[in-house]
Amino acid sequence: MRYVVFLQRFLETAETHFMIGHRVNYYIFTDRPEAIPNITVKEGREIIPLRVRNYPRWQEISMRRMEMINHYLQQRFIHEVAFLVCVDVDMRFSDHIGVEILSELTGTIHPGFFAAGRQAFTYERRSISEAYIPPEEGDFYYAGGFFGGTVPEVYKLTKKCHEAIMVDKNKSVEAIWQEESHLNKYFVYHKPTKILSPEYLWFSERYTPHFLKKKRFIAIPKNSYAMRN
Ligand SMILES: CC(=O)N[C@H]1[C@@H](OP(=O)(O)OP(=O)(O)OC[C@H]2O[C@@H](n3ccc(=O)[nH]c3=O)[C@H](O)[C@@H]2O)O[C@H](CO)[C@H](O)[C@@H]1O
Ligand SMILES: [Mn+2]
Repeated sequence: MRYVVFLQRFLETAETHFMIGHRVNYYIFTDRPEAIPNITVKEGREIIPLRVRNYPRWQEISMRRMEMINHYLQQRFIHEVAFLVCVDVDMRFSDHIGVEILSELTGTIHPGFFAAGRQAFTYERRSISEAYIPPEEGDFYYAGGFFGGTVPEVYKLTKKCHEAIMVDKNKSVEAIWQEESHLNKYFVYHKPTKILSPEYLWFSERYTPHFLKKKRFIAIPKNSYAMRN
């Protein structure tokens, strides 16, 4: 509900950096379509509000995105687009992001784990959860905030993740990093055909390691407690 405050900057910077020269539909899941800022977008681009229900906990809102995406895939995305790019809204674009990211199935390395070894990945380690990944498996730790692919591939991904989340829910289990944990599980057994570097999802304005030449999409610092409660 409160996250509508991020939309203006998200959309304005996307109009400067995201898929310039291509057709883009911005599908915005919100319980407050009337609060979406009125922004003029370039030709061939469109802002499309999609009403969803609210949930009391931020964790559930974040996780339910798998269900929302899957639902609207069948309802309309399948008729309207070839590729989907699914991202967090508390972000801004700050350098070129174009068709180089498109692939059957695209994942993004989480900026906190690009240099980490497998044992440090924060995969779900409790075997009671559907998101469980055994210690000797997994290639990368992927971010929940940036994935995509063709319509059929994202359909399969979101269906599988949502079903796994519901199985957990029936056991009163919630994976350690919500749908990010389920996404990581999915990618162990359905390898992405393209993996984006942390240039495509960075977490800090200030910190720039020497090897990072560009920051294309950056998280906005937020007071998590105030935003989420
Ligand atoms: C950059 C990145 O990889 N972020 C992931 C990270 O958390 P973050 O700390 O980035 O999570 P977050 O607070 O941004 O929530 C994820 C997203 O859910 C949406 N939202 C959330 C709460 C709300 O009240 N309203 C709303 O619209 C919104 O699009 C938001 O960007 O871990 C989460 C699960 O724990 C998700 O996997 C996020 O994708
Ligand atoms: Mn976020």
